[in-house]
Amino acid sequence: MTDNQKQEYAADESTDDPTTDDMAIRTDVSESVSASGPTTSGAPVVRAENVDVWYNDDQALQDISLEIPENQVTAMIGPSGCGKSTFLRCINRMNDMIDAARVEGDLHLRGKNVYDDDVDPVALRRRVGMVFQSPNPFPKSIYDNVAYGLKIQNKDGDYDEIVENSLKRAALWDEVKDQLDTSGLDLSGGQQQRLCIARAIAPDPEVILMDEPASALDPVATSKIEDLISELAEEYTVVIVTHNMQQAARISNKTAVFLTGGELVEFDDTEKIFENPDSQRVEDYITGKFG
Ligand SMILES: Nc1ncnc2c1ncn2[C@@H]1O[C@H](COP(=O)(O)OP(=O)(O)OP(=O)(O)O)[C@@H](O)[C@H]1O
Repeated sequence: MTDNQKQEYAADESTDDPTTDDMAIRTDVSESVSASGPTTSGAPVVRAENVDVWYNDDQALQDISLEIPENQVTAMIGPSGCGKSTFLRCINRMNDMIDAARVEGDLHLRGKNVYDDDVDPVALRRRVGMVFQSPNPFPKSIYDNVAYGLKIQNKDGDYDEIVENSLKRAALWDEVKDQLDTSGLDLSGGQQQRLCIARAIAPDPEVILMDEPASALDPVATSKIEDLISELAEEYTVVIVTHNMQQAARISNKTAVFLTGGELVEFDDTEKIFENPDSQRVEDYITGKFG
């Protein structure tokens, strides 16, 4: 199993025994969703307030505050090592799995701080799905890859229908509908990544995090993933880390520019960032003067 597959398995492994009383006092973030009422499109779904992250004594993110709007694509760009992936992993608490990592500050999902003691990270990750850089299907059939999250959650429902709908939403159904029993590993790289997207959306998350989802793909497969991301934003809030500035400009509504040292230098509408940024450092970065 690759590191990515292990990460995905580990992220889903429940730390709770649902039969214990302890479960009763744990808060599924979804409960706070309904408690906070419906949100309108464009309202912030994720709100970071003064987030700092350290790996041992090295600070990777400094005082990050930003609001990620609903049903839009928000891109995180910046040079290598500036903390983009670290920030993404704050949102679904994947940094919890890195021993050296320490997160301070508040990270709200629809008004609930995901770092509160009563939040179960496994429940959180059902609300906040993730797609990694390299496609990482499990060594299972296409069907079982998509149904995986439903099965481990013992979710009720018509699995056949959910698998079909998820594959349709991931723009893969037509290519695989006659081979659902074959291994996900037999698909092309681009198909594998769309399978991973189908797996991420099957449990019906609210937010989908994507860490350079097209960087391992050829231009045709990349273009399909980009079209898909724009479509997904009609139903989900998408946050994408990308090294590719043209990609950020093409598909995102909002762009956050991180620079070396883990500083969020500018966060604004994508058009503004690329056409008329406030900061000279951002201008220099997007015009290729460094990075
Ligand atoms: N597991 C880890 N342990 C220790 N340090 C880490 C770990 N992960 C990241 N870092 C450090 O934190 C900083 C930010 O890394 P991160 O991967 O978040 O940046 P990034 O902007 O996503 O980089 P890239 O674009 O190269 O993927 C870097 O200095 C990196 O070396």
